[in-house]
Amino acid sequence: MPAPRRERGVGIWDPEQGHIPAPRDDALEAQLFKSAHVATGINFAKYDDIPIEASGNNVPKGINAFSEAKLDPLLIENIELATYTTPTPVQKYSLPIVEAGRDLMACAQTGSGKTAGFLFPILNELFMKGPPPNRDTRGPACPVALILSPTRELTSQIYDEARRFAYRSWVRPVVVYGGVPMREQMMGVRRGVDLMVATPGRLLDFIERGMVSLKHVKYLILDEADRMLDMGFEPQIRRIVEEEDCPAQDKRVTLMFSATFPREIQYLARDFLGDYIFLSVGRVGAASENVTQRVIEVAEHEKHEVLLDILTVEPASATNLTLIFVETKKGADMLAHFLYDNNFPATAIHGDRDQRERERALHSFRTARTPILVATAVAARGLDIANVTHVINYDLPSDIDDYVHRIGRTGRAGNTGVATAFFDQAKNFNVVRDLITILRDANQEVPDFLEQVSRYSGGGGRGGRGGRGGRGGGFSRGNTRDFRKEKEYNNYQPPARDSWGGGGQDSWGPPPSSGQGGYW
Ligand SMILES: Nc1ncnc2c1ncn2[C@@H]1O[C@H](COP(=O)(O)OP(=O)(O)OP(=O)(O)O)[C@@H](O)[C@H]1O
Repeated sequence: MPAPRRERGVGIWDPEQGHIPAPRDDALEAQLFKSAHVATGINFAKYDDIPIEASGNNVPKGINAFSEAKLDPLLIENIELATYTTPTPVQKYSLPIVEAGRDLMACAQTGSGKTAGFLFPILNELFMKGPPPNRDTRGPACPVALILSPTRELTSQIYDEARRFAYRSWVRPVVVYGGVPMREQMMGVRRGVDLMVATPGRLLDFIERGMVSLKHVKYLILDEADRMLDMGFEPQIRRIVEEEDCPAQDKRVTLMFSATFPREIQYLARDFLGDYIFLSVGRVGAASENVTQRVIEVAEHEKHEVLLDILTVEPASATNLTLIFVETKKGADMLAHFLYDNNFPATAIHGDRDQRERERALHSFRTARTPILVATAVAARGLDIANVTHVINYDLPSDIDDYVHRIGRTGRAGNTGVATAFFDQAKNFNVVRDLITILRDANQEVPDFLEQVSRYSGGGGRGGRGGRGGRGGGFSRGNTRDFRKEKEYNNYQPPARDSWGGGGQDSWGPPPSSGQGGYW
């Protein structure tokens, strides 16, 4: 029997015996699973009422319980350690879809378990099938699974999840993202990579230095795919997928995940995915019903005062973290100082703070040392922080998808939350129609003043303006539909690359086409 790898919690794959898990390690287990985000169960059952559309050829049947999937015993143990008892809707389908070797485009609400939705099936396949037999342990690291994600924080969060569920297995997850020196990440990469979680720019750095090769990638996952396009990552993603040594589309399984899917992402899917299955859970781009949405009319000059009132009546605490979104980096710092001066412990996170400061701010918020976090849109997507019970849109975003992602930082995994939006007529009339649609779709109350603004503004919505910064229109909100069914699908010509930006920063830089340029 080969000597087990010495690294704690990492098992081995033996060509004859198969998977040999590492022994349990109490200290490591406590560290990996301590942050288990336990669903209260209040609204978890509600997920069962959400309409699911799975379209495409020969869609595999969804499962209802983890026990119905053919799961590796080690994965089952790790799922139990994470205290997950029931698969979320997206997991119910992603497991059998990946098992059948099919490509998938999945759109499911914020906080509904999309990360495990792709991690479970790929880890399961890897646990059961082992590494590619011809893999050379010398030379560049050759991941078998590659997960691309837009921001550093999201990337490291996915990595943490991967470490949890890969615990004791032969699969070694490694994370690389920009904004920090490469040295430490290089050491991790040199020790070998089976599953790589990366932001696109930093991954290309590693490929260019000859330290990573994609030739053995069997599973390619694009998380928050639409956001990656918004951030101008399309050229990098195309280079990674089409121009480096990544296996061709029919030699790999490709999965795309997001809570919102604008039209152009579905065209990108046409290039990257084979005969894929389109899975939508709930309405595409809709907000979670687990979040109670309140919209109040507040003019710019009243915002400070109203905010203090709200925080006094509904104070933030260790079990009630409050996340406040503002538009600009400067605004974030100013508001955090203002709150601090008024005895509300707050910190700020935005793209001008260096990576260490951002990590410190997030840590301070997560651990409730400062139970209020003021953030720009950088914190809008994917971040999964337990106990965020209130999201305040101090400044409303101009893109309604951003609103959906922002409020999705609460009401996660079947828990409930509240989202308060300050609606400033002078500035926000352009989102009024989309906002009303989002409220109605999630069965929320639509305040009278909003209806009135909508009647008088005569616009302010995707329908009226073509959506997403004029990039060719958003996905038809409210329809759970596979875009391949639309007539224009076959005739579509994507806009010229330049008009999509193409900056591709490995950071939280401005989304070139979001209309908020220079602010983040
Ligand atoms: N089957 C499950 N049972 C209980 N909790 C779960 C289950 N699946 C995921 N979770 C938990 O739900 C939370 C949200 O999951 P996740 O971050 O994957 O959501 P998401 O759909 O990716 O959200 P977003 O769109 O905001 O990125 C996490 O804390 C995760 O641990």
